[in-house]
Amino acid sequence: MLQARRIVVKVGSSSLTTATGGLDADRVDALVDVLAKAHERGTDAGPVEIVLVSSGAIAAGLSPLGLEKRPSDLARQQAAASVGQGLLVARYTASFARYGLRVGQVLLTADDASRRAHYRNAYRTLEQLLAMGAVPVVNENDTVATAEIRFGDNDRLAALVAHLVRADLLVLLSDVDGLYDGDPSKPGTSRIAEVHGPDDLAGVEIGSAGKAGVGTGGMVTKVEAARIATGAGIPVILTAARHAAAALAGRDTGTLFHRTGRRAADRLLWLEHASSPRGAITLDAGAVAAVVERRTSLLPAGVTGVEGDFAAGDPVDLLDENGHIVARGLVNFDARELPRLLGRSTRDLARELGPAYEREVVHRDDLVVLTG
Ligand SMILES: Nc1ncnc2c1ncn2[C@@H]1O[C@H](COP(=O)(O)OP(=O)(O)O)[C@@H](O)[C@H]1O
Ligand SMILES: N[C@@H](CCC(=O)OP(=O)(O)O)C(=O)O
Repeated sequence: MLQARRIVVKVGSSSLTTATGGLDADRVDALVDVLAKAHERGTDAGPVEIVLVSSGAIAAGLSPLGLEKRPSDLARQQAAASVGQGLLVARYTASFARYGLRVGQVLLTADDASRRAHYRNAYRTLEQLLAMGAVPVVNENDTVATAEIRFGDNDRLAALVAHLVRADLLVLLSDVDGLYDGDPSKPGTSRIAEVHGPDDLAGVEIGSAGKAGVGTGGMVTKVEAARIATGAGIPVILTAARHAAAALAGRDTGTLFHRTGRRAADRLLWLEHASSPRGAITLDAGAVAAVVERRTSLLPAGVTGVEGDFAAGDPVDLLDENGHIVARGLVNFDARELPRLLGRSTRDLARELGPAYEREVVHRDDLVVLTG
C-alpha cells in the first residue's frame, strides 16, 4: 500500500456534510490535508497521484435551496446537485490551494463512459490533469443524468474510475470504519479486517445507508465497488474518513479487500457495470455460439427479434432463444431500422440498401460476454 503511486480516493456525502445539508468546511479541509500531504510525501519511486471521487453535491445544495432533506424526485435532486456541485468544487479549490495544488472538475455519466469516444476523452483528461500535477475531482454529472443513465452511487463510479486510470489502490472513505459482520449500530457486531474473495462475505449482513440521511447506497454499493475493483486487479481499503491519514500511510485500518483478478484496462468493464440496457436483441443459436464462443461481431443474419426503443450507440442486451442474457453491446442501428434487416446477409443488405447497411449490428469491440 505504501508503494501505491496512483490512488483513487472516494469520499461519501456523509463524511463531508452535516445531516441537515450543507458543506462542513472543516471536514473538507481535514480530508484535503491528508490527500495533499500524501501527494507531497510521495513514495520511494516518485510522487503520489491522487484522483478524488467526491459525493456531496446533492447534500451540499439542500440548505442553500431551503430543502430540509434529500428530495425523492429526480428534478429536485438535480437542482440541488447543480447548486451543490459548484459549492463543493469551490471549497476543494480553496482548500487544495493552501498547498499550492490545483483541482480539475470531471463530471461523468454512466452512459457516456461506456462509449468509445467519451471513454477516451475521459481517460485523456484525467491523465493530462495528473501529468500537470492537478487533482481531478470526479463526480457523477447529476444534472444531466436521467434515471436510465444514472450511476446513482459513486462507489461504483470510483471503482470504474480506478480501473480507467489504472490505479494501484482504491480507498473508499465513509462514516463507518470498515465493513462489519452486521449492522454496526447494533451491539455485538465486529469489523472484518480482510476480505480475500466472495467466500469471506458469506453470512455478512450487508445493509443500506445509515441514519444520517445523506448517503445513498450504504454497504451494498461499497461491497459491489470492491468486487469490481478487486476483480480488475485493484486492492480496496474501506475505512472512515477520519482514518484517511492512517489508511494512506499504510497503517492497518478499516477493511482491506485483496485483489481477486487481473483485467486489462478497457471500457468494456464500464459497459458491463455502468450501463443500463435500452433494449434487447434475440439471437439464434448460431449467433450465440459466434458471439459467446468465437467472440465475433453480431451480424443481422443471426438476429431473430428486437425489443425496446433504442437508438444507434445505445447499450442493449443480447439474449439467447430462451431469453437468457448472454452479452451486452453497443448497437449500431436504431430499433426501428432492425426488423427489416433480420436474418438477411450483410452482402444482400449492402446491395439492396447501400453500403451503410453492411455494418455489424454490434461490433465485437463494443461487446462484453456476460458469464454466470
Ligand atoms: N455490514 C455493514 N458494515 C458497515 N456499515 C454498514 C453495514 N451495513 C449497513 N451499513 C451502513 O452503511 C453506511 C455507509 O453508507 P452511506 O451512508 O451510503 O455512506 P457514504 O455516504 O459514505 O457513501 C454506514 O453508516 C452503515 O450504517
Ligand atoms: N452524485 C451524488 C452522490 C451520490 C452518492 O453515491 O452518494 P454517497 O452514497 O454519499 O457516496 C452527489 O454528489 O450528491
